Amino acid sequence: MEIALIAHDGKKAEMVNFLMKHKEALQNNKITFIATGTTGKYAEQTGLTVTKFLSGPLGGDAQIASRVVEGQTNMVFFFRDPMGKHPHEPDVNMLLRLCDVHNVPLATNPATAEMLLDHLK
Ligand SMILES: O=C(CO)COP(=O)(O)O
Repeated sequence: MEIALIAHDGKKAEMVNFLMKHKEALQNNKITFIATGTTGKYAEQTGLTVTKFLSGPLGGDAQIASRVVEGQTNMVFFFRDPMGKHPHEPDVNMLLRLCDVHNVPLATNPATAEMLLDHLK
């Protein structure tokens, strides 16, 4: 089970809190993590092992979208900042769209991510 972790800057603290809160459930040898570059660095600070791709604005969302399309990523936790503007908005929308195209579970906030995690337990 590969889970992608992505958080916009305004949501990185929420991502770290989420990962810390659920560390026990997430440190499961059946789960591997990938992330966009900066989110991945934060996630590693919680003790998780994470494969990092490029930062979002440099194409990290697109790299993760490609893994969704290829069936390698099974779940996406993408804590979007609905208040922010992002230069790579087209990439963000592409990733969200492709999760729906390929029926890949996508959590855009911690409450939904918790429900998905409960399902994995
Ligand atoms: O911009 C992002 C998602 O669109 C996140 O990228 P970073 O994790 O590199 O900040």
